[in-house]
Amino acid sequence: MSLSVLLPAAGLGERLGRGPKAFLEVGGKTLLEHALSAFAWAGEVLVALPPGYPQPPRSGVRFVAGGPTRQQSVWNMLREATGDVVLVHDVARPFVVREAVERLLKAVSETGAATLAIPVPDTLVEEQSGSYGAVIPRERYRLVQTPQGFRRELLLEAHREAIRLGQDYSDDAQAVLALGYPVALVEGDRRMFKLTYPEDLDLAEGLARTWNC
Ligand SMILES: Nc1ccn([C@@H]2O[C@H](COP(=O)(O)OP(=O)(O)OP(=O)(O)O)[C@@H](O)[C@H]2O)c(=O)n1
Ligand SMILES: C[C@](O)(CO)[C@H](O)COP(=O)(O)O
Repeated sequence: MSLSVLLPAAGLGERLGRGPKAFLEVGGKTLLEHALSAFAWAGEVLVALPPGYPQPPRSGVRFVAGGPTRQQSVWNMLREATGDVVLVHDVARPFVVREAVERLLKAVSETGAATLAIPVPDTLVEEQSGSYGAVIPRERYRLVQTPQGFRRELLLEAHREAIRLGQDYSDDAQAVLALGYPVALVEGDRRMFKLTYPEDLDLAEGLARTWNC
């Protein structure tokens, strides 16, 4: 089973406010470098970058232009991918636990579609006009992470259908689910969090000091 790893890295990092996160340094390496190191073992790696940004020369890595949305960036890479299976991983998640990726790959080999996800660790409440609203039964909910993995033909069909319907999903699993195809949930890892807000930088710098996965 051949594998392509797709690394969407073309976001502009507006919520964090320090420019494209792919080029942000944590622990002395850019988030892009963290991702390329984490998947250095993979046969084929594609990266979607914001247009006009430097493409660090790296053997075995192909760079494509990102799009205006994450889904479009993934589509731009997916069309170039050749693997039987594709893993899609946010470069905004620099810490990749190999055991979690192996769990995901096993699930993809068995089901054709899977994503990492973690339980909700806090009380989950609906916000109502700035006040504490209904409590959501968190036991039934998960926080979705990446990588997500799919048979390439399935993800191609899902993206084509999303384009046809004019749908823009925040992750690839939703596009596959929209085809009526189930997506397995696989135990992720809280350390694989997505840098999204400024305070996430402190968390990432702290984790980087002891990171050896
Ligand atoms: N047009 C886009 C938007 C996002 N991404 C990538 O998708 C992942 C998750 O997106 P997010 O965390 O939202 O990154 P940004 O879009 O940069 O963040 P923001 O929404 O705060 O601008 C990131 O690795 C980001 O680089 C992408 O490749 N192309
Ligand atoms: C793909 C993702 O990381 C799964 O949780 C998430 O949907 C990305 O959302 P963002 O708003 O593009 O960061």
